[in-house]
Amino acid sequence: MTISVSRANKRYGDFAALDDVSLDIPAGSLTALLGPSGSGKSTLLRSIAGLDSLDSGVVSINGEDVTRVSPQNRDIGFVFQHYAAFKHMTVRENVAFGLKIRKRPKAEVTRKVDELLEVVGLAGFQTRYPAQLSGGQRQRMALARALAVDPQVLLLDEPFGALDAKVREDLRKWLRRLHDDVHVTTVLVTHDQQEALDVADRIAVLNRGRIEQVGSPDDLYDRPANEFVMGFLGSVARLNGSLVRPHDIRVGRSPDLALAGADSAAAATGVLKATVARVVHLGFEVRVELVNAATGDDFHAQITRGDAEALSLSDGDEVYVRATRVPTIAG
Ligand SMILES: Nc1ncnc2c1ncn2[C@@H]1O[C@H](COP(=O)(O)OP(=O)(O)OP(=O)(O)O)[C@@H](O)[C@H]1O
Repeated sequence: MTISVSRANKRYGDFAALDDVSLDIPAGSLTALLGPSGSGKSTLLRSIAGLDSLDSGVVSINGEDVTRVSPQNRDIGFVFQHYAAFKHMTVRENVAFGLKIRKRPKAEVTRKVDELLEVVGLAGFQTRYPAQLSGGQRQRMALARALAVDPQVLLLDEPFGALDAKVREDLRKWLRRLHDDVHVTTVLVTHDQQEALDVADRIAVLNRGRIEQVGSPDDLYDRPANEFVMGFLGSVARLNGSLVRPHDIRVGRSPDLALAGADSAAAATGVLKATVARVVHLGFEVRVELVNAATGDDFHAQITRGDAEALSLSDGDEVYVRATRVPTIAG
């Protein structure tokens, strides 16, 4: 189901939480709303759900104007960061809840719940109570419950926000696979750029109640519309005025080495002198923390282990750096 938000405005006092936001979400996509805290992501999601009313603007689902339709009648599944499970019900009863209140036949409820518990990997947990589940299992139960009623649209507000990094990563992969199987149009709110890049096929970047850019992860990463998008999607260094990503910085022992294989990117930033502040081993890659000799600015380069070993860098060493690639900022 296509979701379309057109010229949405929402103010709290004189603060604009949504400032003339328009966004089209294609049917079957997994779209992330990405932005810093307070940028309006949740307000936009809640407006799509009908939980917040807009001051002006239109929300349509599959071409139908639902701006004044109640949340219950929008055919939407919703999962929040802190999911409120029914504590006195088992996993099975929690997942079956929406089907039961819709008075679906018992055989259908049994079949559907079995199927969903299998899909979310909780088949062996159906008689447990929510308190007997891990955080990740509880969020999967929440997703199963939201999916039970075959919603047209699935809205997820930081669904993995409260979980630790490893569990988040597992759940992300799992959500991606689930989405590939089920294809329900999904909108995910996150402030974590890695999560958005990992899981979504489209990302809308929000900032101060406005949409800065909408596109595929590659579009945003390689062709950011402006410096805000570029900086929000990963760390950046400013070399002679150009914004550069850490893994697009070459480090060398001499100006010539830094220049080897020169191209237009090198021309943009030139070769700069820097001092090594710290070398951090991150497994496959090495982060070289640097201080720009001319400006005193801190920045870092991300290089391979092989390159780091060849350079045998130590704290305090003087090196030369230049960009191997400078993204084109459209705006
Ligand atoms: N009920 C409210 N009353 C007043 N201000 C509100 C209300 N709800 C949201 N806001 C303000 O609107 C802005 C956008 O809030 P929103 O929750 O949409 O941001 P967000 O991008 O989801 O942020 P976060 O990642 O921190 O949840 C914030 O500055 C917030 O303080």
